[in-house]
Amino acid sequence: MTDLPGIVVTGASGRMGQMLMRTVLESNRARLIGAVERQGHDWIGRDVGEAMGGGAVGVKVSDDPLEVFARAHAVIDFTAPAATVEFATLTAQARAVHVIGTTGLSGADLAKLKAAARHAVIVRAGNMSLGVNLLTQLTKKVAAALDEDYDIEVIEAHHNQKVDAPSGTALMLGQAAADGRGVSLDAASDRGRDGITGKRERGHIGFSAIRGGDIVGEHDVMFAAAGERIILRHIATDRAVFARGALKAALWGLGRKPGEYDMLDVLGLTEN
Ligand SMILES: NC(=O)C1=CN([C@@H]2O[C@H](COP(=O)(O)OP(=O)(O)OC[C@H]3O[C@@H](n4cnc5c(N)ncnc54)[C@H](OP(=O)(O)O)[C@@H]3O)[C@@H](O)[C@H]2O)C=CC1
Ligand SMILES: O=C(O)C1=N[C@H](C(=O)O)C[C@H](O)C1
Repeated sequence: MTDLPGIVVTGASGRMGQMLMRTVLESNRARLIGAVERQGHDWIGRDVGEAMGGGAVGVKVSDDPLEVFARAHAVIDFTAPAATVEFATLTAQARAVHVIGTTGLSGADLAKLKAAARHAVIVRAGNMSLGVNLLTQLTKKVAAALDEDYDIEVIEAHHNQKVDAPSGTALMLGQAAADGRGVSLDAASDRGRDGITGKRERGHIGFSAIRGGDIVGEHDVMFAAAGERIILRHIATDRAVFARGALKAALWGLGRKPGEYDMLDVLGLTEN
């Protein structure tokens, strides 16, 4: 058991942090060796199993990421942009694999991750589920097959605690549609319509976000033309799909060359 890869989970008390720790604890392919929360959090120093309301598992929550990362093979990080950028530097110093699920990262944040990936393996995706990653490939194919008579709209729905929009998944799907069409997403994207917006521009890729209740994550890519609509849809009903993907990514990353990877690499869905 002790020679299994050691995994650290950051943002331990979060919705995904708890799901990730349970997934690692239940796995026979990895072991949980650490959990990180920010300084002053009331979980610091507590056993993670007890903090989650169960029995002790022998892993205490720490507020010292550098010390914990130094003992890890991989760090799984679903937190917030500022934390993820800081953890990328520390993970690279520790030469551990950094699996990043955090969304809402800015261009400047992404540049810092790129710098960290010169020394470490980073696997990052706005959605770690098999289903969504497959959907990006389908979206790209459908977008490539249709012309601009088909208006592309990405519609996402999430729980009322989500802080970023559009979701990371919506942006992945929008990027896939733009790639399929051979256009720049930055130039084509249409976000946040409100008021007298004018008519929809031909060729634009629109984004809409719904927030409510406990919705785990739902994404539609709509191709709307005169007389018909095609809708590609993914519905996540359990955060376990993201956690399973993240653990798979952590194990896949072990022994890889430093660089930035995504779930298409992990799942073998990249095109030749
Ligand atoms: N890629 C994927 O497949 C998925 C990605 N996500 C993304 O994962 C992220 C987390 O989601 P979720 O678990 O729902 O969010 P939560 O708010 O439930 O959890 C976030 C955790 O990160 C911690 N955190 C936030 N900022 C910092 C900081 N600066 N330093 C240290 N810790 C920090 C929070 O601590 P505190 O409470 O003290 O702020 C909390 O424990 C989001 O970006 C979300 O979009 C979610 C699901 C799937
Ligand atoms: O915040 C969430 O909950 C989710 N975030 C990711 C995103 O931004 O797409 C993935 C999933 O949809 C859940």
